Amino acid sequence: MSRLANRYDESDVRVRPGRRGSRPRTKERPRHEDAVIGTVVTVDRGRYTVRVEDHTVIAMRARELGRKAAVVGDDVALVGDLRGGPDRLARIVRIEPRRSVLRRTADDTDPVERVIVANADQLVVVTALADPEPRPRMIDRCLVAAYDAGLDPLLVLTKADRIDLDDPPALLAAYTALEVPMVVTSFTGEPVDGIQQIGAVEQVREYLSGRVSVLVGHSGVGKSTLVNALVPDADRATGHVNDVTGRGRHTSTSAIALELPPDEAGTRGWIVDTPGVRSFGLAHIDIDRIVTHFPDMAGGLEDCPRGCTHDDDAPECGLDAWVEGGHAGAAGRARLDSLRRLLHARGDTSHGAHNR
Ligand SMILES: Nc1nc2c(ncn2[C@@H]2O[C@H](COP(=O)(O)OP(=O)(O)OP(=O)(O)O)[C@@H](O)[C@H]2O)c(=O)[nH]1
Ligand SMILES: [Zn+2]
Repeated sequence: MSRLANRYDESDVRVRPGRRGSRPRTKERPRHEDAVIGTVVTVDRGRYTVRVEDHTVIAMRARELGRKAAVVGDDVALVGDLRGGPDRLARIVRIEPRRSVLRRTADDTDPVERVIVANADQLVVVTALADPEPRPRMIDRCLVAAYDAGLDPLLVLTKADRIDLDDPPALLAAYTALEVPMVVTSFTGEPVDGIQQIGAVEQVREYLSGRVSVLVGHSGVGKSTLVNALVPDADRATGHVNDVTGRGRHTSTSAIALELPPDEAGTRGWIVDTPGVRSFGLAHIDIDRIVTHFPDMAGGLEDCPRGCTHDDDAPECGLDAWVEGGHAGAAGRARLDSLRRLLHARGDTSHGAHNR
């Protein structure tokens, strides 16, 4: 974070050499004083759709950005034609320091782990309770990515109407031990004005209020259904963005940020949909960063040998004795198991692991 901030500082002070070298530097320094700040809502082949107050501007990168690229969620400084529309291009002259970064994993089509969303606060993992079957390993990988990026995780479990709630899946207990907040949704009744009514959607809305939340989930879990219930004109909004760029819908696999309607207090939030993102890059993740999300285990770490992986097969790991001694409370054993599962998710780079 601070490293990023430093990089921005350097480029901000890089002033074009004046023709008259004696010109005081301070006069030249505040370049682009007139720049306005907007938020990138989607990116399509080098064209950035940027929300500036209540309107949308299309922009491209200014040369002075060098190799830096903005991503969805970035706050950017814009100059040029800010009126919006297909033939009116603004230029992005600066990317503001990022509060958080979420990376997607490298895959067959792209060998590089890339930042997909900047400045998010929350990662919403959408999983169906049935049809398709939940994939606990995918959920675990998402949680690790959230913890590492400093985002709060939220689990939204859809299609509760498709299972017998008297016999809930073991999955629910596993995440209860982790203390991951959870909302269970289901269809309730018939659509109203073409919008499917979803039980507990208000509860989801509360978690989203005033924050930037990234939605992830496999195909068919009900992500679009949820987005449509939360942002009634989502279809129009996504269509609109592409009208502006002059490109058809469904051509872009970029993430897209949608503003939520205001809640009763007038507070808005953003959701970022991430079509085509199947998993997150975990290769760079540090074990210690995951463990810090388990403060109840902290005391046990003191008895771990240097470089302990805290794994099941790390015989010297101090966490077992810590938990057996009751220091992590009644849920200690379950939480240690969960921690180990997450550490395992991080290490599991076997082919297709994120699909299971
Ligand atoms: N019974 C039931 N069906 C649901 C629920 N939520 C979504 N569905 C259905 O599940 C199917 C998939 O939902 P979508 O919202 O299209 O799923 P998605 O995750 O956006 O999938 P992609 O569009 O493939 O990415 C649709 O037929 C929905 O009507 C639910 O809570 N209960
Ligand atoms: Zn250990």
